[in-house]
Amino acid sequence: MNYYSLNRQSPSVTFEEATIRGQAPDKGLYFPERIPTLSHNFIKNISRHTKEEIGVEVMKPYVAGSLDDNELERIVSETVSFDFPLVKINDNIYSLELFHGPTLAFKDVGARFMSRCLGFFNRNKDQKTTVLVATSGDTGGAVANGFLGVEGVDVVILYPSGKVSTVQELQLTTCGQNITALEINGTFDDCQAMVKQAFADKDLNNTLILTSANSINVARWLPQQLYYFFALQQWHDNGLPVICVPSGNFGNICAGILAHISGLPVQHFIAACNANDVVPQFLQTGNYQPKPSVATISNAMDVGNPSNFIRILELFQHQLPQLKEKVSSVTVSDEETKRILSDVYKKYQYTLDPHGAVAYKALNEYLQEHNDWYGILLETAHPVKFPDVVEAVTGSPVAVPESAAHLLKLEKKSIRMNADFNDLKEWLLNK
Ligand SMILES: Cc1ncc(COP(=O)(O)O)c(C=O)c1O
Ligand SMILES: N[C@@H](CCOP(=O)(O)O)C(=O)O
Repeated sequence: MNYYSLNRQSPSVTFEEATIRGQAPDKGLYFPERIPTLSHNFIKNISRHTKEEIGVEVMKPYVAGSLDDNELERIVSETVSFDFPLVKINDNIYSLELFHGPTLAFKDVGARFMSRCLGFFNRNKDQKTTVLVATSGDTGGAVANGFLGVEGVDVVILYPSGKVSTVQELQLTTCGQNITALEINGTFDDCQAMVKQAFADKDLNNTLILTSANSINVARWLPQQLYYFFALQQWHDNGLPVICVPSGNFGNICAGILAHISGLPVQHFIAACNANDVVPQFLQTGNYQPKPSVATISNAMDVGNPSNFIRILELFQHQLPQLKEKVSSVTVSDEETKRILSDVYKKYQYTLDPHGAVAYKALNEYLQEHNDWYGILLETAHPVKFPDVVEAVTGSPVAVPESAAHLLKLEKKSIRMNADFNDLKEWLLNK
């Protein structure tokens, strides 16, 4: 499979090259030149397949020419080696729990897949690759964990100071070895802009091999399709599901839509946003207006200029009516998020995290207008990552999983930096 740049000013590349580059030289995002179709039989019999078989079947066309079957099988089985349960919350809403991986967030799937691909592609290279990543909370921890100790790769994580939770910060600042955390005096958008500028900088690219582990990188983005198929495996007799995805950078929902175009049966997608409402506004007005992000209690979605929305437009060939038929998007305030967290806990004894609560609110409202439909929300992070909000709202302590308990004893190590690209450049050139 080859990948073209959405800016259409750079040549098409293989999966391997797209993974190594992260972003095309013309600053466009890479996009698959063809969307594979899964067979009707495969979809119909999906519950008879293992997660590993599904992973290989879905990913095989995307990596063709870059990974052989054995390598892909190894990478997929290491990527999906934890549970993805679909849990019933009430009569018509189910939660696809994506927080059973090592860093308790959905990012583990993409980060583990990409780290193993890059490790494989780098196996005979003399020069190290530097992976740059911007995080508003969860990507950083997942990438740190996924890439820890990977030969030939240094990881540099930029995160907004004071705007991530304690567990998120410890996950990305305590690994050591080949992982460095830069604590930026600014927002997630500043971090993302600095990283994107680095990919376009000649001096840096003449000196270092740079790539991204954000969802702009196809090896991080594409495997995020897999858990949509794992949801289908566990979905019985309720008609086509409405799928609601808490959205910030829009990589997750974009992967779901890609899966749908390949054959995953879905009634409708909802992109649930917090106060950062660029996409809900766009779907209402047709005017795409990125704006500075605002801080909310669902911090990992505090994104003012979502990188992947351009890929969603491409999937619908930039046809707004078709897009609006399949995808809607709503904004949910912090007050509503807290109210839903509390209501769901009291009524159904289910503890949502703030991102899942944003999705619950959007899905519940949508289903009230379509009352014979059923829905799945993607529970994208474990509530223990946001104890301040969750415990204050529910009045109950969140049980701490072992992977978070040990973190709380570790000491954060970060390098403070202003949100200035020149500071980042100088640091990278001298590191
Ligand atoms: C917990 C959580 N929910 C939702 C999102 C938003 O996902 P995306 O950026 O793919 O839209 C993120 C961050 O990516 C996250 O960490
Ligand atoms: N919400 C993300 C922001 C970056 O998203 P990505 O999927 O593009 O890496 C985070 O948790 O860091």
